[in-house]
Amino acid sequence: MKDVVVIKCGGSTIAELSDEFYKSVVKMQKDGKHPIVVHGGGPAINQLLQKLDIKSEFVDGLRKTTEDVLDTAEMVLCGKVNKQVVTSLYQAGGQAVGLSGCDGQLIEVEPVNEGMLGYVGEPTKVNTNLLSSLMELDMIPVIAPIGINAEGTHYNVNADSAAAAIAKELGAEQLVFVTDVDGILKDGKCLEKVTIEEIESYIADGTIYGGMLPKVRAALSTLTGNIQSVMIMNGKSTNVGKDGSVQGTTILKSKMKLYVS
Ligand SMILES: Nc1ncnc2c1ncn2[C@@H]1O[C@H](COP(=O)(O)OP(=O)(O)O)[C@@H](O)[C@H]1O
Ligand SMILES: CC(=O)N[C@@H](CCC(=O)OP(=O)(O)O)C(=O)O
Repeated sequence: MKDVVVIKCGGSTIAELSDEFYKSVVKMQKDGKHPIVVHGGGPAINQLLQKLDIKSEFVDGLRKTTEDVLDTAEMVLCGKVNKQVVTSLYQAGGQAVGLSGCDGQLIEVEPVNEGMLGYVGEPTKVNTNLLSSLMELDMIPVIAPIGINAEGTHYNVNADSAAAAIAKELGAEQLVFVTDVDGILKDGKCLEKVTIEEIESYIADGTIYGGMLPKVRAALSTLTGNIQSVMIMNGKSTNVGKDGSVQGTTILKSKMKLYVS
């Protein structure tokens, strides 16, 4: 779908996103784009897990999810963070509707590796009709990354992969990851543009690790469709999208695109 911009707001930065940030999302819609916000909430989940004395650990940026961890993640993501984002967009002058991937089978999933990660799901199908209908009503969909399988079991989904699946299935124009760093850093400097090939070498040599791994893997998985480039930017920027003032890392399909885009 033309003009769709999927904006993934990382849990690392969500509490610090400014009014200007939300206003820029609403402005984007008033300028004729269709923004969709997918949010994370890793640090908020950690806080509640700690309070409840429930242990959890990450493997390659994915949280091992037992039943207790799933319940906690779902409470935080769907009950708290999702409604905060909806309210912030409303206060910025927009109309937003909060959903999880379980509502209307928005994000159908299959387990990534049940033995190793428990209830962690990978999106297999997205209810694009539901999103299109909301966007036709000028609503901004705000999506929490909890998925559902054919039997109705809920799964914890990494928010980066949820955003990528939505962007890919809708044929979005742009996918933007908003996080707590300026972009992909190498030797302390933010890389302005990187190609798929370069990313693979940065994963192999350890330049890219931890929470950046699901982000770049999600980015790479989308670069097969409509999307020509994916952006990673800092939540401290007050603008999202292709605006020239936005700083960050742009991930491009290949070196060729450096010269034609
Ligand atoms: N090469 C890299 N450049 C920038 N950040 C990186 C890199 N490799 C790993 N990271 C880590 O990835 C983090 C962002 O991922 P994450 O904490 O999951 O954020 P979010 O909640 O926004 O998804 C950064 O804060 C940083 O610690
Ligand atoms: C499976 C998995 O790792 N799920 C994530 C979901 C939230 C998320 O992705 O939040 P961030 O944007 O802050 O990373 C988690 O439990 O933390």
